[in-house]
Order: sequence, then structure tokens, then C-alpha cells
Amino acid sequence: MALIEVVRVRKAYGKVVVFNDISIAIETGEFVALLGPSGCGKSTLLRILAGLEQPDSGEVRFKGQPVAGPRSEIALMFQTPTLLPWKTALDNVALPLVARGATWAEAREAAMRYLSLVGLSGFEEAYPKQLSGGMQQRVALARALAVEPEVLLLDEPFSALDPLTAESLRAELVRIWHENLSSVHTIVMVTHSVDEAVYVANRAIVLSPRPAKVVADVRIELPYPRNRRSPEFQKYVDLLYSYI
Ligand SMILES: Nc1ncnc2c1ncn2[C@@H]1O[C@H](COP(=O)(O)OP(=O)(O)OP(=O)(O)O)[C@@H](O)[C@H]1O
Repeated sequence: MALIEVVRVRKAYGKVVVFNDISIAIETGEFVALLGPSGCGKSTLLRILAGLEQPDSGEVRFKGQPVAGPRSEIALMFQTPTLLPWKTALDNVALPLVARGATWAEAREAAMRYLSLVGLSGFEEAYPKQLSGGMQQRVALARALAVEPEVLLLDEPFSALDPLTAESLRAELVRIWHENLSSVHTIVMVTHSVDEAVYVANRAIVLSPRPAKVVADVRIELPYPRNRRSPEFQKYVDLLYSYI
């Protein structure tokens, strides 16, 4: 049994058929990059995996159980950080823990650890507007990790950042996942960038235009951290481009 199973899912918005009949199985430990043309349904698939939307038919299962709504084992992070501007970095990370029953003292202690993990020690008391875009996205990552999910779903998490900031966050995310520094063992990330997919993922799934089907499912067997200048890296980039 796979960790996450998308089984014969159909999803339409009025006449727009996003998925007619799509099936995907994701195993524990995978870092899946989801690629495909604009508007093909990548974000829709992520929302369905997160339990934020239901398929019209077919099913999504997590550990064999139907995903009927959002669940604590699956966290979702977006392109922009969506922090509460009137809360400090620390309290932005702590708040979801309090909402789940932790005391403020426990929640703040955990939030300190996760802010440190994403490289923000010393910025606990800063408000979002005092932080750069990249730092705000780090807070959002700490907030997603702090609830200790097993699965992290990421919708173009670095595309709103400048290239250098995006690159350092990408490397951090890979390190946290690959070195098992958090509870997250499985990641599904939507991206427009083939290069990003080959840099982070150990599996790339390429979707076709709507109604989206899986046109390629490629294991990326390169050691971490990855070297963009290696010929093997370029081979995977070329292979994925051939499907897009
Ligand atoms: N809530 C909604 N109501 C109506 N149509 C929607 C809704 N959400 C998505 N769609 C439509 O479904 C299709 C797939 O959208 P989605 O955002 O999943 O694609 P995407 O592959 O993530 O696109 P992009 O790469 O441009 O971000 C699009 O045609 C979009 O307009």
C-alpha cells in the first residue's frame, strides 16, 4: 500500500475538466516534483491531496483511508507566506500548535526550535513586515514543519523569491528532508521549473494539458546535494524537457 493513493480521480469546474481519470501513488520517503503546462491542474491536484477539495469521482487515500478533509499529517505551503502581520515570527509559528491544544509555553518552545531549523534564530520577535520575503517564507516553512506533519505539500514555494534567496531556501528544504531533521519524510512540490525539479526531487511527475494525464514519471537517481554542473544533472533536465 502506497502512502498516498490518487485513484481514478475526476475533477471538473463547470465545463473545465481538469482531471478525467488520473491515478498516482506516492510512497513514503519520496520527494515528488509535479510539473506540467500552466493551467493543467497541478494546484488543483495539490488541494485534492490536502483534502481541501473533493474529487467529483474517484478517491484519494492516505495510508489506505479516504481523505475526506484536511488532516494533521498533511501540511500545505503556498507561494506566498500568508503570515499574520500583527503576530511575531515566533507567535506565527506557535499559533497553530496552540490551536491544536498545546500551551503557549510549549508552543513557543517548539516554535523556537523550528525557527532555528530554518535559520531564523534571533528573529523570533520580529514582525513579518520587518522580515524580507525569503525570511517570511522561512517562517511559513517553520510553521508548516512545527505541527509535525508526515507529508508536506508545496505549491511553487520559491517562485515569488529572488533567485539567490530561492536557491538558499531550496537547499535548506532538501537538507531538512534528506537528513530527516523534521517529521516530514514525504514531499510533493508543484513547480514550473525543470531545473528546480531535478535539484530537489527524487521523482518527477509530468502532467499533460487538461484533462491532465501523467505523461512521464521519472526517478531522479542523483546523490544529494545535487550538482547542477554535472552531466548527469543535465541529462535529467533534458529528459524532463522532452516531455513538456
Ligand atoms: N476554484 C476554481 N473554480 C473554477 N475553476 C478553477 C478553480 N480552480 C482551478 N480552476 C481551473 O482549473 C484549471 C487548473 O487550474 P490549476 O490552478 O490547478 O492549474 P495549475 O497547473 O496549477 O496552473 P499554473 O501552473 O498556472 O499555476 C484552470 O483552468 C483553472 O482556471
